[in-house]
Amino acid sequence: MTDGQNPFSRQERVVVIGAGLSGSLAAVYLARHGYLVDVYERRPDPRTAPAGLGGRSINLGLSARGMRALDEVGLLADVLKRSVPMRGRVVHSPDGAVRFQPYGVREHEILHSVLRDELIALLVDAAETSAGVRFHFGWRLNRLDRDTATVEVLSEAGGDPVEVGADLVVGADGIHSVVRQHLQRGLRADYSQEFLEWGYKELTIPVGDDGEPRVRLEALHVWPGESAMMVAHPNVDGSLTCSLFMPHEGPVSFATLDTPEAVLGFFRANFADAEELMPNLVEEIAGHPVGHLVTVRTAPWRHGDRVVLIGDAAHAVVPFYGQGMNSAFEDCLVLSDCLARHTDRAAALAAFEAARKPHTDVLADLSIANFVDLRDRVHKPGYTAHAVADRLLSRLMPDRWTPLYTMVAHTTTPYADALARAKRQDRILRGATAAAGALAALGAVTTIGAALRRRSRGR
Ligand SMILES: Cc1cc2nc3c(=O)[nH]c(=O)nc-3n(C[C@H](O)[C@H](O)[C@H](O)COP(=O)(O)OP(=O)(O)OC[C@H]3O[C@@H](n4cnc5c(N)ncnc54)[C@H](O)[C@@H]3O)c2cc1C
Ligand SMILES: NC(=O)C1=CN([C@@H]2O[C@H](COP(=O)(O)OP(=O)(O)OC[C@H]3O[C@@H](n4cnc5c(N)ncnc54)[C@H](OP(=O)(O)O)[C@@H]3O)[C@@H](O)[C@H]2O)C=CC1
Ligand SMILES: Nc1ccccc1C(=O)C[C@H](N)C(=O)O
Repeated sequence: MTDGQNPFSRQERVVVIGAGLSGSLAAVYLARHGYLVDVYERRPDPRTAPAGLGGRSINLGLSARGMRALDEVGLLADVLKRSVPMRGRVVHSPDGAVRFQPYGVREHEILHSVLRDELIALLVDAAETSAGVRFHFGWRLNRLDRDTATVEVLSEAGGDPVEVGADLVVGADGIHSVVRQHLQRGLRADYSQEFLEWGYKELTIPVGDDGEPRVRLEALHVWPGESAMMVAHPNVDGSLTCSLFMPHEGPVSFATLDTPEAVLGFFRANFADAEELMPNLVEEIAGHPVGHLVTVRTAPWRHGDRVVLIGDAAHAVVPFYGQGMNSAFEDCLVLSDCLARHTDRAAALAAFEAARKPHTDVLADLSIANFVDLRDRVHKPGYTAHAVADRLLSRLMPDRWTPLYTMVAHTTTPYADALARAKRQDRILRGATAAAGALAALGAVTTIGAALRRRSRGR
């Protein structure tokens, strides 16, 4: 954006809480609006801290929405250089069959696997080289005065709290957002937090002894299953990071994987071909934490012209559609557009929430639905037949037919609009299937009738 277009060249100050995925990218966007930006992050600097801090959600699938938001600020090419393309899913069925399901019908309709820490480091670097952006690592938000946009931050190294005044506070502090708590305290705010009964643990498929990947690299591997499922994202070094999903408690659960025999027995029974790919399985199951899977729906996301929430702080979704980060990046782009369109910042923040919330609520539902699909359906004939019909129609009528997965992952069609269109398409497909069935039945009745007539004539 040029200074001529910039409605905020008054050097107003923004405090961003959280230098995760959304906070770091938001800093890049806000600097372009001429704001002075201070980002407070409770964790150490990702560029110097050991990789994988926190031990969870190591790599992520980047798709169209995230790519567009990165491209807008010139960062996409750098990110793609550090990613592995995922052209489809490789489904490892319980019966031993391994099948490839492409993610789209066009060359660009793919996902890109990228390491979370590397991506954040790249974004922090990019933000820091923007004029007016400073990062403060090892500082956590303690309190927020939402009316004055004053924050109180505490150093993780100890010492007294420090007060920092701003014109705007952006809450990019993730699923357990402290900004959100202070923003909504005492208001008639809506808040719901839904935990899945399943959790997840991250495991690895290391590079083979010959230095080559142990499985096809350019894909997301999925081991479906009703009592447990696993996915694996590829890494640039040829290894893959697996997320094992299963119930926290119960007869088949993380609670029962408590001896090496139990772990190996469980893998042999559920993911027969995975055991040999995972030489560190037993140690990793014992040593890695179990993460929770949560959906957060909430409102409001903003307070006057002073505070706004973005990313998981505003709308956390379970990871099964691979859209949490992508929608968080899309937030940065839409917020930036709203700030450019409205000189009154309160109106800009209201427009941002109105533009996003109906769609991220739908994303929450879509993400749970994709959990059920990946767990129970992707390896079954009904699902594959529907996917093949969907792709075929999309090839035949590219302007009039777009599969739901394509709209969600490979376009920036707002999530609720994508779902509404997919429902219309599904009605047509079901109608056509019923008509084809009726025609086939009519044909069968005619054939049977003719046969019966021939038989009664003694032929
Ligand atoms: C297993 C798994 C797989 C996933 N896969 C995908 C995927 O393939 N594609 C996809 O798009 N999304 C995926 N996601 C979702 C994605 O990780 C999140 O949506 C994304 O991290 C949200 O970004 P954020 O910036 O809003 O929050 P975060 O990335 O969580 O960042 C929040 C930051 O705020 C900091 N913070 C928190 N509290 C404070 C405080 N009080 N003071 C200062 N700093 C604070 C935190 O330390 C953190 O750095 C996945 C998630 C999981 C769990
Ligand atoms: N939607 C989903 O299902 C999930 C999404 N994610 C996303 O990925 C991001 C990164 O994941 P990860 O690094 O594992 O971070 P997490 O958010 O899972 O955990 C990091 C820290 O959050 C704090 N925390 C955990 N549970 C609670 C709670 N119930 N209430 C308050 N604070 C809590 C703890 O901090 P302390 O040590 O200070 O207590 C913990 O160390 C998350 O922030 C989230 O945005 C992650 C997991 C699931
Ligand atoms: N990121 C994830 C994390 C965990 C489980 C699935 C994913 C996916 O992205 C699945 C992908 N969208 C798929 O439909 O094949």
